[in-house]
Parts: sequence; C-alpha cells; structure tokens
Amino acid sequence: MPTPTDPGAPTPGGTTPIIEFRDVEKRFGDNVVLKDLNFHVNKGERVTLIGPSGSGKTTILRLVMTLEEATDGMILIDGDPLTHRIDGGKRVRLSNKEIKKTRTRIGMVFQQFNLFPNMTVLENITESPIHVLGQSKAEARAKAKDLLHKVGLDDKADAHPSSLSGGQQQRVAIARALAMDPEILLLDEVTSALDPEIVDEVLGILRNIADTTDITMLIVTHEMQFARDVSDRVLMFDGGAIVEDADPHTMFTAPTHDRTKKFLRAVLGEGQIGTR
Ligand SMILES: Nc1ncnc2c1ncn2[C@@H]1O[C@H](COP(=O)(O)OP(=O)(O)OP(=O)(O)O)[C@@H](O)[C@H]1O
Repeated sequence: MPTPTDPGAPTPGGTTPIIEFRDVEKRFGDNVVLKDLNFHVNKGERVTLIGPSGSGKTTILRLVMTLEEATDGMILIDGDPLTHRIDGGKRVRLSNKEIKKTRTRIGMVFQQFNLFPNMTVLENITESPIHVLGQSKAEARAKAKDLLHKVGLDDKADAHPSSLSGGQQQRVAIARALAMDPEILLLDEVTSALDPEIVDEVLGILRNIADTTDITMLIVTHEMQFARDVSDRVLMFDGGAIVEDADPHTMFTAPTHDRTKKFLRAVLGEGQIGTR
C-alpha cells in the first residue's frame, strides 16, 4: 500500500492510482464536511459518487478541480501532490504555478454549464487550449470542430450560448472540457438542470465518451441507471465518509450497508433495488 512517504506507489492490484485522497479534511468554518477521507481512483476507472444531499460529493469534485483546497491531508494526481505536500513533516502549499500545471490535466463539467456568454460556441471551446495550453488558433479550431461533430453540434460553431437549448449548452460544455485533452473528467450532476426529455441525449454522449476513450471519470449523478451502466465502481457517501465501495451490480442489487439500502430505496423507490 502507498504510504505518506511513497506517493503514487502501485496498489496491490498493480494499477497506479491517478487520484488519491490521503486523510483529507475539508471544513467550511466549523462545518467539517470531509474528515480523514481516504480513497483512490485508478487510471481509466469510472467511479460514481452517490449519497444524500450534503454528504460532500460535490466538494470532492471541487477539491480535485482545485476550486476548493483541503484544510488537511493531501490529494495526489498520478502520484504528484495537487495543492499541498508534506515537507519535513509539515504540510506545505504548492506554488500557484505548480497547482495550475496539474490542473490542466483535469476537466470538469458542471450542472450549470458555465459557458462564457459573450463568446461563440467555437470561442468557448478554443479559449483554454489557446490561452492555457498554447495551441495555435488553427489547431484549436480544428480540434473544436471535431469535438462539435462528436457532440452533434456541427452547425452551432458561430452561435452564442444564449441561443442554444440547455441540452445543447451542456454538450458544448462537454466539448470544451474535452478540448483540453484531460486525463481526468469530473462530471458534477451534469443533467440535473436539464428538462427530462433531453437528459438522455446528454447521457448518450457521455456514454459514448466512456466507451471510446480511456479518460478517468469521477461522476456525481442522481441518474442511477447511468451510474450503473458506466461505472466500474460506486462509492456511497454519508456525512462525508464512504459507507460502501462496490461494483455497480453489487451496489444496486445487493448493497450491504443499511444506510445504502435506505438511500437507494428512497431514490429508486420501494422494492426497486435489484430490479434496475
Ligand atoms: N462554499 C461553501 N461554503 C460553505 N459551506 C459549503 C460550501 N460548499 C459546500 N458547503 C457545505 O458542505 C456540505 C457538503 O456539500 P456538497 O455540495 O459537497 O454536498 P453534496 O453531497 O454534493 O450535496 P448535493 O447532492 O445536494 O449536491 C454541505 O453542508 C454544504 O452546505
């Protein structure tokens, strides 16, 4: 097993973790949201976080994206500290430059799309590849067009986000995240703000990405069927702690923990565990 002095060591299965939480604490004032949280995600794995509202799922994604920083402990990306390292027994924050370098390996899609309203769809997608990765305009535009094709929006390159439906805006947000060639894709309730009839179109695109790439995915979703279809592993959270860690078949058909059973009954409906 990895030890605090041995970052990124292979797990017993021989696979290197690409995301590793070590004794992570996150508090907002007096509110301790995560306490001594330890878990890892292996390269190429798709891991879904489920659990009741307020259990800390979004906070975990925001920590990986460096939108928040842990108040104690360490997060490692591919063996490298993300925001803090231990130096001579002391917890030291990395420089902004070091943090930014690791962050470019990670992409995130949010519930509320977060597109730049004054830019066209194409500009939204090319902005970071040009300004963060230093790609040429031509290279970034070619890649963006390719991605727009992939998400079924070839004809929307010159449109502004406000003229698009919610589902179309979310597809642009997915293309924008992919334009950075992320090794890790974080999906935070990406269909929660969408009308029910367009949820499937967005989930279909994500299923396709899961099927055709080896991007590591960390997913927060209330779409249990989607979680069951794409995940290698499902982590059930409650009160900022993992109460169950299982493959999706086990989690959704034969959960062992009472808290998981109660949660899934509430989400899926009485008698639904094992039938979906
Ligand atoms: N920026 C913040 N400032 C203060 N408290 C916060 C902040 N972000 C999250 N929290 C608190 O952290 C806790 C966990 O929130 P989080 O959004 O991670 O939960 P969640 O499991 O994703 O919930 P949901 O399923 O409702 O999205 C909550 O008590 C929340 O109020």
